[in-house]
Amino acid sequence: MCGIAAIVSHQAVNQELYDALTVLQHRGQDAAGIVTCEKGRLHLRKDTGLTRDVFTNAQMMKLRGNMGIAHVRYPTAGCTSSAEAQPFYVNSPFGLTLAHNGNLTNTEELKEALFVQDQRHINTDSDSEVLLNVFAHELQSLGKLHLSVNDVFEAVKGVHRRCRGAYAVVVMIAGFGILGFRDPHGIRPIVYGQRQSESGTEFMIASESVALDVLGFELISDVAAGEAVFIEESGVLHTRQCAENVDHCPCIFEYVYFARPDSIIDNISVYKARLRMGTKLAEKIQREWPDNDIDVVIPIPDTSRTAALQMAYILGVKFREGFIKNRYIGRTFIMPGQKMREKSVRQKLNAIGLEFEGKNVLLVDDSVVRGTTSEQIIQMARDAGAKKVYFASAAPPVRYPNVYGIDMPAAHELIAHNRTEDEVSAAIGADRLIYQDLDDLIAAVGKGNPNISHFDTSCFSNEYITGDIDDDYLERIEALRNDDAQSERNSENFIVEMQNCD
Ligand SMILES: O=P(O)(O)OC[C@H]1O[C@H](OP(=O)(O)OP(=O)(O)O)[C@H](O)[C@@H]1O
Ligand SMILES: NC(=O)CC[C@H](N)C(=O)O
Ligand SMILES: [Mg+2]
Repeated sequence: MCGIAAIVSHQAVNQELYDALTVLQHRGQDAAGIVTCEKGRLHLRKDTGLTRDVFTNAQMMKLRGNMGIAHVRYPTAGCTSSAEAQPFYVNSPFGLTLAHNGNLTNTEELKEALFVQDQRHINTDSDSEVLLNVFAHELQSLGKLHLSVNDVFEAVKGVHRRCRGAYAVVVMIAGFGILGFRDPHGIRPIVYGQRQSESGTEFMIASESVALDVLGFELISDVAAGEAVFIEESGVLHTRQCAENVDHCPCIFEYVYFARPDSIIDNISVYKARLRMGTKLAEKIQREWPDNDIDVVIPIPDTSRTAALQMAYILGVKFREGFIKNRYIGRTFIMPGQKMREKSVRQKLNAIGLEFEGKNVLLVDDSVVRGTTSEQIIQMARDAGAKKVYFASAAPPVRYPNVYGIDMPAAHELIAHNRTEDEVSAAIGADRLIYQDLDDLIAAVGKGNPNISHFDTSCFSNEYITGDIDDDYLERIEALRNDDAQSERNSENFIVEMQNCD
C-alpha cells in the first residue's frame, strides 16, 4: 500500500509535496520520492527511508518547479533497493515519471511483451516500472510529434487493455501536465481536488482525501474506476472514462486498516465505517455471548481505537487506554521482515498495569494478520495482571493472500490460514476470540455508499476480482515473496539507481 500525490500549482510545489508525503506516511514507510518539473526539466530525489530522512534542505531546494508528483513506498514487488523507490522515470516519449499504488498481477507477461515486442528495457523487478513502460509504449505508438489531451487518454485506454491487477497512478509528462488514473475495478483509492490562488485554480491528486484537507485543497471527487483525470501545466482540468468494462470493487482492507480515519474514500467516511464495524462486532457479542463477564474494553493502538470506542459504548462497559503507544515507532504490520515486526510491537506498546489488574479485559484490534501483535499484547495483558483476556477483531479471519497491493503473499504466514477460530484463539493465547463476520464487515463499510455493490474481500473470502488468480499464481508469488525469500533478495540489494540527485 503506497501513498501517491501530485500537484499542479502556480508556485513551487516541493514543500507541499513533502507535506503531502508526511500525511500519507502511514501508507508506506520504506522509501519516499519527489519529482518536480521546471520549464520542461525534471528534478528527482528518492531513497529508502521515511520522508523526513530522505530529503535534506539542499535537496529540497533543487526540486524546483510548479508541478510534481510524489510517492511513499510499501513494497509489494521487487526489493527494497533505492532503485525501486518511486517515482520512476523514462525519457521517451516526452519525459515521463510515474508513481503507483497497487500491484499488477500480470507483470511477467507484460515484461516479456515489453522486451520482445515493444523494445523497451526494464531495469528493476518493480511492477511499477513495467506499468510506466506500458504507458510510455502506448503513448509512443500513437506516433504524435505534439501531444494532445486526447492522446493521453488514448494511452490510458491502452494501459487498461494490457494491465491486470490494482493500480492507482499519477504520471507527470514533462512540460505538459499531470495525469491520474485508476484501474477498472478501482481497487486502490485516489482522489482529486482544487483550490483557488491569486494566479488561478490549482489542482492536487492524492491517495487519500486527508492529504487534500491538510494542504488546503477542496475535494472534487474520487477518480472513478477506469477513469483518468489530466491537468494541464497551465491549470486546466480534463476527465475521461477510459475503461471498457468498469466493475468498481474497492479494497475493503483500506477501511479496516490502511487508510486514515479522517479520509473519505469512494464517498465513505473511513471513521464512520470503523464505528459501524464496532457496532456490528458488539452486537455479535451480545447475540452470541449474552452472559459475558467483560469488565473493560481496551483498544490496541492505533487503528483499532475507533471501533473499540464504539464497542464499549454498545456493550455498556468502560473504555480504557490500557496500552500506550510510543509515537516514534511506525506501523509494525508494514515493516519488512518478521523479526523487525516482532521487536517493534514491544517497543511500540506498553501496558498501564492498573487497567489490567484483576480484570476481565476485552482487547480490540482492527485485524489479526500474522498474529504478531495479538500474541505479544495478550501476554503483556496477562503480565500486567489481567484475570481473563478476551480478544476481538474488527475484521474477519485473514486466511488468504492479498495480491492487490498489500504485502501478504504467503498463506502460511497468516495465522488464520488453515486454522479454525478456536485454533487461532489458542495460538495467540486468548481466553476467547471473537471475529467480525464478513457480511457484517461488508454491511458496515457498504452502508456509507449504497452505489458500491461489492468490495475486494479476497484476503477473507479467497475471491479475486481480476479473475486471473489461480493456485499456480499464488504458489509462484508465495515462493517469490515469502519473508525468507524477501530477506535474501533484500540483503543482495544489487540494483543500482539510474537517475537521482544528491
Ligand atoms: O496480526 P499482525 O500481523 O500483527 O497485524 C495486525 C496488526 O498490525 C496493524 O498494526 P500496526 O502496528 O501496523 O499499525 P497501527 O498503529 O495503525 O495500528 C494492525 O492495526 C494490527 O494491530
Ligand atoms: N504497496 C504498493 O502500492 C506497492 C507499489 C509497487 N507494487 C511497489 O512495490 O513499489
Ligand atoms: Mg495496530
